[in-house]
Amino acid sequence: MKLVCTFLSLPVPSKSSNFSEEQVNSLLSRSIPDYLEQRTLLKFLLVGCSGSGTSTIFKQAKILYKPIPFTEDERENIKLTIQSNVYGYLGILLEGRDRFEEETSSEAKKEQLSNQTDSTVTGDGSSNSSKTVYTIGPRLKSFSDWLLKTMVSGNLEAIFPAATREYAPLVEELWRDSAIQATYKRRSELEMLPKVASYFLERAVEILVPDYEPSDLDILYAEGVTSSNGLASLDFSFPQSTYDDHDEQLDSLLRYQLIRLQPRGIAENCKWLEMFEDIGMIIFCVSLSDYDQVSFDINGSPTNKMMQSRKFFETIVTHPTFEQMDVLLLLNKFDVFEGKMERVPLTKCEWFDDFHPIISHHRSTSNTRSPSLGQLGFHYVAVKFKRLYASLTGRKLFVSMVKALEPDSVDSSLKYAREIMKWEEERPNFSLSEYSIYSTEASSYSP
Ligand SMILES: Nc1nc2c(ncn2[C@@H]2O[C@H](COP(=O)(O)OP(=O)(O)OP(=O)(O)O)[C@@H](O)[C@H]2O)c(=O)[nH]1
Ligand SMILES: [Mg+2]
Repeated sequence: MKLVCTFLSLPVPSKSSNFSEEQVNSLLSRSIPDYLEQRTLLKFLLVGCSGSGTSTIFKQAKILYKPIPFTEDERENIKLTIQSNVYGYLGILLEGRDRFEEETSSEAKKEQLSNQTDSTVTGDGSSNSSKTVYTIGPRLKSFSDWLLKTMVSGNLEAIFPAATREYAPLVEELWRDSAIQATYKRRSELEMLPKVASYFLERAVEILVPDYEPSDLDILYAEGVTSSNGLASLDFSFPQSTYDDHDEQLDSLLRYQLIRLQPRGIAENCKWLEMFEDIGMIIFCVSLSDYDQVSFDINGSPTNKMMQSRKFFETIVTHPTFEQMDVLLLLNKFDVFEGKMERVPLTKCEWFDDFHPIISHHRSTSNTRSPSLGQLGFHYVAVKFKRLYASLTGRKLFVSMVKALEPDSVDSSLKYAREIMKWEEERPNFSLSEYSIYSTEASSYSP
């Protein structure tokens, strides 16, 4: 093994990728392409606007390709992050409860008042009128006040791990309380509560105990797990499967690096980007479902998030450091996009105002082969980006559809990236006629 590694100038792989002696010999006896000999580490730079899914893809790659995705230490830190997140979600819920209680009781008062002026009151003038479905008992109320105070002071992380030891029983009581359940039912009205909160809140009791151990799925869904300083990197090789052919066996010897860069890290004049001149390929991530979302840009003016992504894409692909580099565009969150397309027209985003799909009315029943609205939308967006890229660089953009929460989807996108990089390295060896076969437009899509 060591011999092969020296030969290929590769780092010695970990025990997990052991080859038998015959395998090594057979690999050595075959001819090894030049491009394999020359390179050591192939680097992908993964970037995208905030919320596009880069950290999910990064975590997914770790789970897919690392025999031990997270060390004990990492898991311990992640556990505290998740617990602190869940306390945060509970806090948002409690804040909502306060608001709903106030609203409901003031409405009730109004109603009572109008009933009284009607002079048809038959009631007993009950003093219970201030109590609503959102009212909690004094014990939970003081816990709630404490939690909200801690959140406001920004000290949520500092209370761990003591909080889980002390408050686990209260959390359970709180979560089972009917007022909290009534609030949870109205969670779509709580703007501060992220979508993923439900996944964790429904298991709050199980998570907020001292001996909770996060599963890989918990880690995948958790916010704030990937390094907060803007840069994270992962060394990996694509695991070998029994079905692999010769090329893929060689591939499992190659080391790749996935570098995830947060946009926050490059805000100032993109000066960081010069550090990445030895990158093999840029993987740019866009959330497809952003087409109807608005967020505030640096100047504080509301901007469509897809337009923000487009602007950031332009900045990256025209940056001098990346001039000759291949770019793979990941159109992520296809699952959310597909659902949303049925409700919200794609034309909501000004860039997509000429999207007028011709759809058969029998689409869902008679002809299952015709593409869904979501698929049509995906292709339309892909072409928009391809044209934009071609107009900026004169080059061809590679596009792949992704659902970052699904391991297989991330696996095939990264393997697609590998294929593109491999092809680009081998291209000089092909004759022109062969080249033309590979450069057809259709080949640049990955399902
Ligand atoms: N349904 C669905 N949710 C996704 C998908 N990809 C990411 N998400 C969720 O979208 C949210 C944002 O994803 P992240 O991976 O944190 O995005 P990011 O690019 O790291 O953004 P920052 O953390 O803000 O830098 C998370 O809650 C993810 O779980 C997807 O394909 N489908
Ligand atoms: Mg993130």
